[in-house]
Amino acid sequence: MSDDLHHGFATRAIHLGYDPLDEQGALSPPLYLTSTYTQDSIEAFDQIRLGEKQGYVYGRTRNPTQALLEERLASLEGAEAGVVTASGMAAISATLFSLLKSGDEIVVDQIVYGTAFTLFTQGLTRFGVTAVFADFTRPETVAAAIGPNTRAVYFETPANPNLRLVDIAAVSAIARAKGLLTIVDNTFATPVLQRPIEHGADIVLHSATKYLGGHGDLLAGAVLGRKEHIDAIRLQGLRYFTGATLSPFTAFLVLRGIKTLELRVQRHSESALKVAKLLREHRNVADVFYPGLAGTAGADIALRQQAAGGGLVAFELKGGLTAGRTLLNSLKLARIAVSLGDPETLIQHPASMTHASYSAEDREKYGLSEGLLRLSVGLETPEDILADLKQGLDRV
Ligand SMILES: C/C=C(/N=C/c1c(COP(=O)(O)O)cnc(C)c1O)C(=O)O
Repeated sequence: MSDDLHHGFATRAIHLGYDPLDEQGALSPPLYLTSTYTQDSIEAFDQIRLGEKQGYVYGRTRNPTQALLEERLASLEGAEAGVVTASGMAAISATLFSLLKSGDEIVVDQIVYGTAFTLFTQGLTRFGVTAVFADFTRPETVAAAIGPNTRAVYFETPANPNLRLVDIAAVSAIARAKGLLTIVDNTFATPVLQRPIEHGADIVLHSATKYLGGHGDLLAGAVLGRKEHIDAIRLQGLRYFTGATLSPFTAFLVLRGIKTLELRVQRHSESALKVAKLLREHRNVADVFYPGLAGTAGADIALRQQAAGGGLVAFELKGGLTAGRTLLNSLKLARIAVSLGDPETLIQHPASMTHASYSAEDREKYGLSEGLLRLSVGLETPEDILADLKQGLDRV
């Protein structure tokens, strides 16, 4: 098949960049389990080192199985290039270590994944990089937070864990006007629903652990963007800052995962919308957060930049955390666990689990409610998911 970029999303996710006839007709791409590569002469190594010819030297920075995944993910996100990493946090840290230096500042949305928050508040600070937090749902506060040493802006949309939405076009326009990079973590929406580069972002990050792998059986990350940035992240962030290389076998599993990404995200979204509507109608539910749900904050942004709401739903009960703990312990199908994007429905309490690294003061300051619950709606029969949730809600 010609690598025709005009093919649809699913066709590119399944076929792009690989012709079975180049590999004895093997329909599934080969898995290159090798740590090093040889060439037929020392001059060939010189040519690779000098960039005069493409080639492989050592597995920490490049591998053919990873390369196919990088090409496909770049295409799905509409990016020029990509690099895969051992985890989502590896993608984030390799990116930030490659693009920032001591004395730089980065403006960060106040609601991000808890461990990313820790990297900004406790990790990068050791190396002289300062994170300035702002409320990205109000782009004017982003502009106000930008100073002479700011190099980039960073956010997730929908954000982990309360699914608040950021207007990518508005924020990236502010950043671009000041010569700054816009870095967007697209883990929750996936490129099926939203491609941040189309709205002005420069760099897109993923925890491929989640929807891209899609089966709760691996850890992986990815960075997509312009070749100049991806090369820097590969040859600095991966090669000597973190060494956080994705195993070829895991790259093979993510290649398999993305073949059904479009189908899975559509089903996750359909079921999550049904869950959001059930929650909104239930007498014991105080608030529901779901991108695009009529009447919820940011619904206009969701309609502008997302094709559907995605598989995550966040909500609060009228009985607060006490009721939340009762609910968590009463569900029979949904499992209490961190992570998301699995076939299994997962539920968790951010304040004591994924966002425990936010202090109580920070949670208060940044609007992360103590009673918030986050549900990753799985691929089970929707009626079973709804029945399980209802029996639990009726008890709280
Ligand atoms: C337990 C993990 C959760 N999240 C992770 C995560 C990462 C980090 O991704 P690795 O876990 O390093 O692959 C990056 N970016 C986003 C928006 C994330 O949600 C969780 O929330 O449940």
